[in-house]
Amino acid sequence: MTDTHTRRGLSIRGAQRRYVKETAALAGADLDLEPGKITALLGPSGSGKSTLLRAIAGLERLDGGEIRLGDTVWAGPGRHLAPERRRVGMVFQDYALFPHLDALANVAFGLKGPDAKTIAMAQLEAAELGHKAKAFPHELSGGEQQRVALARALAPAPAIVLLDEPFSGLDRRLRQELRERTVDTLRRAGATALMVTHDADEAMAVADALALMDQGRVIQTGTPEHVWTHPHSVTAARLLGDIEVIEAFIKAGAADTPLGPVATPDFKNGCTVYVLVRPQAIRLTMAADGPFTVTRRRSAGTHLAFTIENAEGRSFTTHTPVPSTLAVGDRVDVALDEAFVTVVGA
Ligand SMILES: Nc1ncnc2c1ncn2[C@@H]1O[C@H](COP(=O)(O)OP(=O)(O)OP(=O)(O)O)[C@@H](O)[C@H]1O
Repeated sequence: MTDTHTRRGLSIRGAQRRYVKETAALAGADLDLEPGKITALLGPSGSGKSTLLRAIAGLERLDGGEIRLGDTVWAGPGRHLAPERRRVGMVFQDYALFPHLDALANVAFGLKGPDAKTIAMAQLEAAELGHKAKAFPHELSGGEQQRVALARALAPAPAIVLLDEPFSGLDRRLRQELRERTVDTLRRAGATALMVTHDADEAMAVADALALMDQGRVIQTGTPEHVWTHPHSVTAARLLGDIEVIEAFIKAGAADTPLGPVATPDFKNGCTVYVLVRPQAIRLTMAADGPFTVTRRRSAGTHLAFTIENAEGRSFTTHTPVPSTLAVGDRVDVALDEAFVTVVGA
């Protein structure tokens, strides 16, 4: 299938969409999808993720901006390419299978020509569902329905595959299994994919690239590692998991924080900044005269979560690898691993 995929990237510039006058669902969104890569789109509820997917698919008209695949303009001033001409495969949250068609007919639905059934069967077999070809959606489990939906999306060798929360509604174990299987299928197909998720861990686990969305704009893109360790803003940092936000004043080239000074070469003395500290950044060592006291110790599977508090009542949560001998009441010193610390303008 890889050969038939269009190896061109999708480019979105300044996409705007306003359903009602007062608020823009898309307020000038920019995004590039690299060919053959999986991009996860993460953002709070109402930030415009589904609208962006629908605009790419052509189900929503843009009020401004442009969407193009390579040199072909899909949407732009005076142009709106019909959805069926965009070669987009979609997998929705509810799978949207046709209830009156069996699995094979569902996968063959968008295919034309004499080979339709053969291609559809090959997709079903790739999904290890060849034996369920004659089953109707109500005879399939949730996970199987999702796999049929993915097979249907991939069957016409689409230029772009869009997945809107494809694993919600499944339990944790199945979700993880299906996630791995989906990523594997997309990679084998060489698909260029954009996957909406609410789940930061899921986004980081599946994606080659992350796109963070807020208030109708893409606020940051990059590899999961880079975005996680170098968020551009407090909003971006919070979208990817727990973070301490410390407002701090810069003096002598460093932000003065309760966890110690943090070098700030990009900011001038006298500025106020936000120092963003992941819980993994805070290293604890037992010290009888240390400035913090452990007030809580909680096991979180792969790590221990300690809450520490100083004399001013300022508390922080840390993630410490297991095992640790620290206990509630112990006095500790802190050091910061700057790999997990970012400074952004306030
Ligand atoms: N058909 C519609 N008519 C009016 N407003 C809409 C319509 N669809 C979406 N909106 C509004 O547009 C904004 C963006 O919605 P969208 O569904 O794109 O967000 P989302 O990021 O996908 O949210 P969620 O994560 O909750 O699915 C929201 O404020 C929403 O209320």
